[in-house]
Amino acid sequence: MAQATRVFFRHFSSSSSRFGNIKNVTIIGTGLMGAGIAQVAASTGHHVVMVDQTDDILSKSKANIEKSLQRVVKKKYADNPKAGETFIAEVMSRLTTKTDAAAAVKNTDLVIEAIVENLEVKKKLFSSLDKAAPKHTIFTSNTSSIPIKDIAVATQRQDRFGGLHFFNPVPVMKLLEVIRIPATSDETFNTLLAFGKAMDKSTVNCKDTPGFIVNRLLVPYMMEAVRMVERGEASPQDVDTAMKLGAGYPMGPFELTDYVGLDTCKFIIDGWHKKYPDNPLFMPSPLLDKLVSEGKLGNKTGEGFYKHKK
Ligand SMILES: CCCCCCCCCCCCC[C@H](O)CC(=O)SCCNC(=O)CCNC(=O)[C@H](O)C(C)(C)COP(=O)(O)OP(=O)(O)OC[C@H]1O[C@@H](n2cnc3c(N)ncnc32)[C@H](O)[C@@H]1OP(=O)(O)O
Ligand SMILES: NC(=O)c1ccc[n+]([C@@H]2O[C@H](COP(=O)([O-])OP(=O)(O)OC[C@H]3O[C@@H](n4cnc5c(N)ncnc54)[C@H](O)[C@@H]3O)[C@@H](O)[C@H]2O)c1
Repeated sequence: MAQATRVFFRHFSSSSSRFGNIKNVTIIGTGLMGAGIAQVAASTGHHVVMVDQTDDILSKSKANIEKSLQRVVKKKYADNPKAGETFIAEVMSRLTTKTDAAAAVKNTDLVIEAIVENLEVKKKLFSSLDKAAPKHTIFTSNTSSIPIKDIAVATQRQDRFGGLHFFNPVPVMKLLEVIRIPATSDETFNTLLAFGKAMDKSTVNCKDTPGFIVNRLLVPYMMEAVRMVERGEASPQDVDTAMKLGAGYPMGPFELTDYVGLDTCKFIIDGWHKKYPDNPLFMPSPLLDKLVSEGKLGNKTGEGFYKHKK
């Protein structure tokens, strides 16, 4: 067989995901991020299985996706509402739900994990998925702050492991950080970059360094904002106004913390403080801790630094 024919044959006779052609995606954890990722994956033609702990959570996540799609369609199909309705129906038909994660990954090319920001919980999940998923399946985490390699050690497929860090709200934010660990194969990394493009995101290549690119810069900025308030130097409202009107940010740091979720922010900062106890940038915030202990987790609970309509 001539060399060119051999290359062609190898390329097109392989299983679907081997050369960047991700078709079936399983998203585990369908809260704020998982639902957004599922929406965009299904909108870009992927078949998506959404996994969460209960059917009730999954129903709410699907309802949130439908609401978000209405917002997308309102603008995209302003001149043709009928086509917009068809688009929503098609996207929703590509979404299925399951509560059994091991069963959900049986026929998947890519797993994207978006569960709670806790290393032990993530490792336990991936360890069980590793036994259930086909050999070719690539595993990824959407973690904000946990080293990808610390999660990947729970599996026997570190060459098929990476990070896909999406931004909130996923349907609007254009960036996707694609993270590789030393063990990630070139083939896996290239497949993840191609998947990012297929999701219509702009990708940046990241090493497995704390906070990757965005959060390495964002977290110290946000922590200094809360310390200014704790020192009595400014109110949250004035800090937010200042950063929006003076620095051109779409949200101030306190609005953004409410939007991200105070529990997630606390997981991030506590994790980094534990790992780097001498770094003053990552010292816990008494004000953040107090609000979380009162159940004030931001937009999702109706109150955080601000009160919100639920
Ligand atoms: C201070 C305390 C410190 C505590 C400790 C901190 C620890 C560290 C925390 C770090 C957290 C990291 C988390 C994570 O890992 C990384 C992130 O994701 S960081 C978050 C990144 N996101 C942002 O920065 C968002 C900034 N905000 C915005 O861009 C905008 O405000 C907005 C959210 C897009 C909303 O825009 P607005 O103009 O305000 O409002 P609109 O309602 O008009 O929306 C504009 C436009 O967007 C469409 N849209 C909005 N949301 C959705 C959605 N969910 N689905 C679909 N479409 C949506 C909307 O329809 C509008 O569209 P248009 O009409 O313009 O076509
Ligand atoms: N909130 C953000 O702005 C943001 C942005 C980027 C990345 N992240 C990261 O994404 C991940 C999820 O964050 P989120 O804000 O979507 O959280 P969230 O609390 O909104 O959602 C988490 C979901 O995971 C589910 N879950 C928890 N354990 C599970 C398990 N073992 N199996 C199946 N489902 C499980 C929960 O029921 C919940 O629905 C975290 O790692 C976080 O750091 C968050």
